[in-house]
Amino acid sequence: MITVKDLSYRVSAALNLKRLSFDIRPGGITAILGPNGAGKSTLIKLITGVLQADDGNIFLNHLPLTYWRNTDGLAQIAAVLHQQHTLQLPFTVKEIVMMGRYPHFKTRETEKDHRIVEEVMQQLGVHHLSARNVLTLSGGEQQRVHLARVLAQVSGPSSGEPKFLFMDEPSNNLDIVHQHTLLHIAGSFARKGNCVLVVLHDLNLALQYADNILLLQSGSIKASGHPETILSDDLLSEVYGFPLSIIRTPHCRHPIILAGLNTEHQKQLSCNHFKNQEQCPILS
Ligand SMILES: Nc1ncnc2c1ncn2[C@@H]1O[C@H](COP(=O)(O)OP(=O)(O)OP(=O)(O)O)[C@@H](O)[C@H]1O
Repeated sequence: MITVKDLSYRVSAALNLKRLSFDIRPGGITAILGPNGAGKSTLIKLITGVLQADDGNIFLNHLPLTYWRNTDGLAQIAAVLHQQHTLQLPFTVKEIVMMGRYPHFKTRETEKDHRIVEEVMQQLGVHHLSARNVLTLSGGEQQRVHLARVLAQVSGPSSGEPKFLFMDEPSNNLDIVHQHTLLHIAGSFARKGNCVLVVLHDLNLALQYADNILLLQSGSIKASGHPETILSDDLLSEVYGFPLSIIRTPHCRHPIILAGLNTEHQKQLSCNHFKNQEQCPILS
């Protein structure tokens, strides 16, 4: 459980995060959405203790972040994937993924650590690269290695308390298959009773996988809740400053967001497969 109460942080003269309050319950994926510069990464950095708030409180599993800062325990239950990977040294893929296990052993990795590392490398499709120098990998392959590292960190038996996975634009550089694989893995992790907080730019991925949305605009929460309940054409178009339309088709369990076209035209496009357009549920 993550509880944020009246969180304030002055980023610059141009941007303040002002008295943000919200809860993130375990069991689902919460996606932070919003345009460039809205404050999404800043919010993740505040919740993970990289930045210190000017005011307000953050609680992880009902304990204040200041408590967690003074213990070694946080790294055993929380992992963070930042937007940029600062580690630019010629480690092998397996060595990088094993770094996720460092908080869990004292001097030497155990059989369990090796097993977890092997498992997550399989899940993220980087097992065949395990002996490769990470700096020789493509952008998407490197991203998958770092995703495997953070998953390795939060894998393993649970104490019963929720664990936390924070990811800032994890789908960067990933092809479409790996984007969906990643969010599928994140969803499974969340459904085991854990919290996943993820910054996403792809609104369609958010609609498909997020159980909860925090929509940020200029440092404020413009809307929060279940995506299908809170998102509308008008809200998205206003927040992003671009015409965006939410389209529902009978072929898809979740709505689809289309950008830049006239709304009526977009609806028409999605109904074209009906011989008799009056049958189209969108136009009716
Ligand atoms: N240390 C800093 N000094 C000055 N401005 C900053 C600093 N850190 C962030 N900013 C500014 O604050 C704003 C919010 O940054 P942040 O990285 O949180 O945005 P974001 O919503 O994650 O954006 P993006 O979608 O582009 O990743 C940006 O305009 C950024 O330039």
